[in-house]
Amino acid sequence: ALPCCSLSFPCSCSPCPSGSCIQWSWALDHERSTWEETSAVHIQRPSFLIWFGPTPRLTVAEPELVREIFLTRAEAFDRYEAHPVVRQLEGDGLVSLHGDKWALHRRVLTDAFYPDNLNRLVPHVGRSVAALAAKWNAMAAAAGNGEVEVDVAEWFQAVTEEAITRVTFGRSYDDGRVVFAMQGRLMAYASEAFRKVLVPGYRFLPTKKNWQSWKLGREIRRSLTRLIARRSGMAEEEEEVQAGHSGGFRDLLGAMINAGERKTPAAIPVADMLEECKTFFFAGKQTTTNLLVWATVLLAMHPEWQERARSEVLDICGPDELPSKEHLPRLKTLGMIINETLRLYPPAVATIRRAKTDVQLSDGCMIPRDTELLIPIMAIHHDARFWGPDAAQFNPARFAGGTARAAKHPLAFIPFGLGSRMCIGQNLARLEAKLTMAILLQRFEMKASPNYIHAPTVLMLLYPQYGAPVIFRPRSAHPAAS
Ligand code: HEM
Repeated sequence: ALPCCSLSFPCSCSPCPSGSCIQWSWALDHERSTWEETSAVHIQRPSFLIWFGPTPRLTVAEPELVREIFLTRAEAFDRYEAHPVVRQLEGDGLVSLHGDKWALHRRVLTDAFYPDNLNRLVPHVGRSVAALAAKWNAMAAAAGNGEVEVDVAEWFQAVTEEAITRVTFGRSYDDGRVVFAMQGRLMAYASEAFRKVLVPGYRFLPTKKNWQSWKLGREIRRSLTRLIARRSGMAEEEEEVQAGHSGGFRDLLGAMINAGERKTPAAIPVADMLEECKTFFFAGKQTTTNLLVWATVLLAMHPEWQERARSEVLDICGPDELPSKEHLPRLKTLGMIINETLRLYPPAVATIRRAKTDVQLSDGCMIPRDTELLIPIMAIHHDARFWGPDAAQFNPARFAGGTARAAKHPLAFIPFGLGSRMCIGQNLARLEAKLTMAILLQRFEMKASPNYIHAPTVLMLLYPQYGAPVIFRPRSAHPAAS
């Protein structure tokens, strides 16, 4: 028998003592929420059905049990098997791999995510944010009132796509860009199929959209195969010269190509490299876009924190210099704001594990083999037992002493998961977020738009359902504004 509440969904108690079930079921009943109801999330029907399918699924909302599952009993649990439509979207890469194959890929790919390597991306990401800022500046100058309203949910896509393309393809950036542009179109088709998941077999029907997506899939495969063949065929010296051109950045494709001994068959076959590229595009682009979106919306809504963050940025980076890799670790207030954004609006609202065997948890609860455990990241992040009575409020100051001391339990903050399967891209996401926000704060004042409707929605990730319009006014002190 499974105990109620911390380990069951839906909870049969009313009201739910852990609060997590209330949150999730509440979300199903309401169309919109007000700004104050920050914990409200709308779960759309298809994702609801996928998540609560025939497999027994329990919700674990207790950090102590989460610690046990992620850290001390990690070997007894595995990442769950995603729905085939989700798999098609996310690729058959690191996120969905298991066992030895996962371990090999994780080992090979981890190197690219060390801070010393990622720091080489700072000038590239900085330039793409500055280009975006220049466009908004021009739009504001053209408008009569000197300000511009943009939907940041759309505009930030360019910044995150550029970053993930550089991380994946490095020196083959231009070819990679073409491949990822096709991947973006393919994902748009696939997410449409995801919405229609209720129609069984829909994705196999020869509809116009399906034909187009099959054709795109073939083109992506062809282009990537050509690109990999070209890179694999490069002499070692030639590779080094090329690496020098890209500032010595170690990219994911290069790491996979060089995983085996040179001149012997690669340890990672081409088909698997293709799947990894797909996975990184999926896992790295929209998650980070959503983080940028929520951080901007929150700063627009909280002018006092915006001002504090801006004065820190101006002190450390100056008014017009692009922030450097040395500046970023010193932007403490911005770091706190990013953590508080990840707490209130974690782009990945939950993660799932599947029990490989029957497992007895330390609180006496027996988890039968094949049970799926849903870790409701968002619900834990909003639980007043760990975060206090202001759990639903935006208060970056709670992170002043670091992430482990922000809540009453050190593991109540898990936006990137935990343990061996923790997000591999978290350093990259944090770097992009800090850099982007710092550049925007240098150049603009941000205001909430009257057109913004606060309606966080889950469609795999946590989105603003009606977009995220924000008003940007170029700062008169900034040279670009004149
Ligand atoms: C704000 C941005 C991001 C958030 C909130 C996020 C969140 C997560 C979460 C919750 C997990 C599951 C962890 C677990 O189950 O323990 C995960 C896994 C993963 N993430 Fe991220 N992620 C972000 C950005 C990125 C980026 C930029 C990349 C790639 C460049 C990336 C690649 C991955 C991969 C490959 C995995 C699977 C790791 C494995 O199973 O070994 N993520 N992420």
